Amino acid sequence: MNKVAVIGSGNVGATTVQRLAELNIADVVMVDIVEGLPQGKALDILQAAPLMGYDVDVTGTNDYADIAGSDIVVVTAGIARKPGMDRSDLLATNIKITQQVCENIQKYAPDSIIMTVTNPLDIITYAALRCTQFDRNRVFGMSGLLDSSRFASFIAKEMNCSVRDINAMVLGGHGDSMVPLPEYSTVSGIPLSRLMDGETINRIVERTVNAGAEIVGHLKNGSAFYAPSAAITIMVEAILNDTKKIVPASAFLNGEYGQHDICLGVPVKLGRNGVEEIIELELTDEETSALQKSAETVKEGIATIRI
Ligand SMILES: NC(=O)c1ccc[n+]([C@@H]2O[C@H](COP(=O)([O-])OP(=O)(O)OC[C@H]3O[C@@H](n4cnc5c(N)ncnc54)[C@H](O)[C@@H]3O)[C@@H](O)[C@H]2O)c1
Ligand SMILES: O=C(O)C[C@H](O)C(=O)O
Repeated sequence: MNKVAVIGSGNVGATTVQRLAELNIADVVMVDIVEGLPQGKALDILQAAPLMGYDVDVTGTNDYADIAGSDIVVVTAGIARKPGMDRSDLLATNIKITQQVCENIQKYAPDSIIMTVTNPLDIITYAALRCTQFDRNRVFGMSGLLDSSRFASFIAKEMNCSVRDINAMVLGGHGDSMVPLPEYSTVSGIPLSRLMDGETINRIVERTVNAGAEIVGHLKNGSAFYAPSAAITIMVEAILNDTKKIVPASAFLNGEYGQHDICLGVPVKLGRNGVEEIIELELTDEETSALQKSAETVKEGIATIRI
């Protein structure tokens, strides 16, 4: 049986565990530093198994030794932002947590694939890579798939059409500088630019960039977790089932897109070995300069961390 460890049993972590259990593809262990929290939530999810029809094992623990043998470790441990905060405001706290988490992954699950979720996503992914010294195919971050799903959901609302017909693509850092790509976003294969005017596209792009903050503004005391956990689950499934699915994710770049020594959102092919390929898209000058700007913002953050 496959095994997935989810670090952090807060909103994103616990919802991810529920979604993974319902997918019935791996035993899941949930880890948190708060005593009783992962144990209680895991038991609750396990007791839904007879109703929902899954028969994987779901456990909760405060002991990192229990992640041993995990194929994938999903890292959601860390604080979430509140209204008025940027994701980058979380860096000082979350970098320390990430370091502790990564030391434990290195110790107990040295052969695993790490999917980071904790914000600020691209800097945390870079830190996880440096801290574990794993090969770059085994450490990447979830963000672009979430941002693309948001973009797709807004396109569907605007067009009054099925979300199933939409393929949307968002690259760059998971922050205000993210780069939604209308030219690579289609409805039944038709580029967005043939279906709506520039003003409408700009409005949807703007809403996509601010989608995380829009939810934080409503919730007041935390950030999104239903769509994030859905994106994590799709990516875990792609790896465990070796589907070679192409999704945007934060990957370490070694010359791709003209970028070096950075984790940034780009299209990747996911399979049993993690990031099996980075897909280089042909971009317009405008898109290239937006991606460059986004990379500079991420690099500024990376320059402030000590790992
Ligand atoms: N990448 C994305 O697209 C994306 C999407 C949503 C949320 N996030 C980020 O994910 C993180 C978690 O969000 P959330 O809503 O689940 O927060 P949350 O506060 O609900 O849960 C975080 C959990 O992490 C735990 N934790 C803290 N330190 C730990 C450690 N050393 N080991 C294990 N567990 C530890 C906390 O006890 C808490 O239960 C935040 O940083 C948030 O910004 C990222
Ligand atoms: O917005 C946040 O802080 C959480 C997450 O990055 C999101 O996009 O929902």
